[in-house]
Amino acid sequence: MAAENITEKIVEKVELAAEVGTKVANIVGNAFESTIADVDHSSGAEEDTWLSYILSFGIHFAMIIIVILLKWQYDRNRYRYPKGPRDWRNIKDAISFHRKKRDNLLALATDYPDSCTVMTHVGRLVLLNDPRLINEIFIGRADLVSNKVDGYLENQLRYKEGKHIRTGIVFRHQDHNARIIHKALVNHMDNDLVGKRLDSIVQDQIKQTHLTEKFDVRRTTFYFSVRLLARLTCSSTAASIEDKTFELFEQNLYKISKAIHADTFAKSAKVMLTQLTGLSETLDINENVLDYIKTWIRFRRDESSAIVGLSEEQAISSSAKNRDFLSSILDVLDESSPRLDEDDIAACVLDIIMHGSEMLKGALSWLLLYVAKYPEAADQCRREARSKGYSSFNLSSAESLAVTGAFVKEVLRVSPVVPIVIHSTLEDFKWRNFHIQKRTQFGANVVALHHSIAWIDAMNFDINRWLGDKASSIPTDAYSPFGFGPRACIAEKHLFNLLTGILAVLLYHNDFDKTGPLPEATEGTFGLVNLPPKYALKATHLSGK
Ligand code: HEM
Repeated sequence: MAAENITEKIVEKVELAAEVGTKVANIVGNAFESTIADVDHSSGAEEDTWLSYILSFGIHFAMIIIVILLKWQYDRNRYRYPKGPRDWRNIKDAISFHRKKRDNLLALATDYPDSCTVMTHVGRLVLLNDPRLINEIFIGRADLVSNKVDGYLENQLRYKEGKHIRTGIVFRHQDHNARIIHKALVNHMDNDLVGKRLDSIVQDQIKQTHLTEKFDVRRTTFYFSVRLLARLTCSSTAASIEDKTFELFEQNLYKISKAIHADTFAKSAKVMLTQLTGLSETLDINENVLDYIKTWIRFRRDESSAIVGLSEEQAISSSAKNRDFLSSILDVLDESSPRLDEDDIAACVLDIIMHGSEMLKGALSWLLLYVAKYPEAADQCRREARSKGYSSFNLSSAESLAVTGAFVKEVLRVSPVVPIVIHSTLEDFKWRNFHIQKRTQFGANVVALHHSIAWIDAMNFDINRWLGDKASSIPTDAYSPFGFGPRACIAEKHLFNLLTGILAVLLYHNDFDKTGPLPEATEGTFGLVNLPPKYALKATHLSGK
């Protein structure tokens, strides 16, 4: 209590100092302006005038610097963050935080078991290493700490405050529109896809994926995922999937995806430059991609108006056929406020396709890497799929594939696709002994949770920990591959079964072998998304028996 009073007093003093600083700056500035105005220009030499201007400019400049420093000092005293390597003294740690993120996330959790503050190239980050604190912030304070930090398309700065932000899964949850979209997407998954069209769409996509003698795993899983997500989001794309414009759309998404995952110094520097200038290399590509999506939306709207002219029966069957993520968004348009326009809808659609496909690609690339690294465990899964006759995808019966399910869970434990979930604060707020500034980033250290002491032999890849009696000792609060609280993944409930089913079908029909040395699980990009490095596998088609 006493300490708090002292701090309050210090804060008041510094506040006062900042105010005085500003006043002094104004008084001195005014005095100089009047001095210059008093000079008799007609009698003075020209150099005098120049000298006065330079002097005046210099003094104004110095005053601005003083005010900035005072403000800086004021903020430093006013806000309080958890301790951690966040000062200039720790600049080396700050730089290496991003480069060697996996090691650093684990080391920071050991050094600061609760939380710590780290400086990163995109600003200050309060890193939460304890599940209790993660829940406090991501669930308990989700009204204030919910702004998604997903600068991958780097153009959020350009959009108007209060509107749906147009790219990345970044819409603000406290924003009415973000809430209704989230709900509409979850309902659509539960009511229109699961147990209905989802099985045949996924199976169709698996069939269309040709696994050759030697295939690039990241590339193959990327195309599988983008096509699947495009069909789920806008069903009419199925007709255009072979066409040239769709090909260009996919290529553009591939370029953006590559830019997102570049994890170099140059990339970090570009991100900082973008924040200053608003210029970005992905912006034009993004513009093209959004234009393409807008043609789908217009097409869908034309279709809906055509339905008005149909008989009731025809209209019902036509609209049931078109149920997809796009229609679920169009259905809530009348509830939106401010009303979502065509650009907003296109951005939501892009969000779903890009995020869904990036995540699916990441998860499938890791799954296949572990299949090649742990052939015996993979064989167990294959035997299970074959003994249960799981030759084609079915979401609900994937539940019965216990061993394959355990394989999926263990891969996402040791190699979570989202290693650190980052949200930022919408307002200043007090939490525990800290006073946190608006726009501070909070990170839930998922990779540390998944390797915490709550797990037995956490560094070991062991699918058995999820099976039989051992399953009861799983620390469920230390496992979260799909996010936390109200902003968690909309597909969360179904993702384990989706991945289990896809893996089981792939293993049922194929044997996977390495074509050279396999990357280590600790390699790969480790930005917002954790992906294995580029690698290839050989697929051998197995007989149907
Ligand atoms: C293995 C696959 C996936 C993983 C690991 C994953 C992971 C996540 C995570 C961690 C979040 C929370 C992000 C944050 O709070 O900043 C999230 C949000 C989201 N996910 Fe996924 N996801 C996956 C697949 C999908 C798929 C297939 C879809 C679409 C069908 C999807 C749609 C969404 C949406 C719309 C959100 C934003 C929810 C909101 O902000 O209200 N995800 N996902």
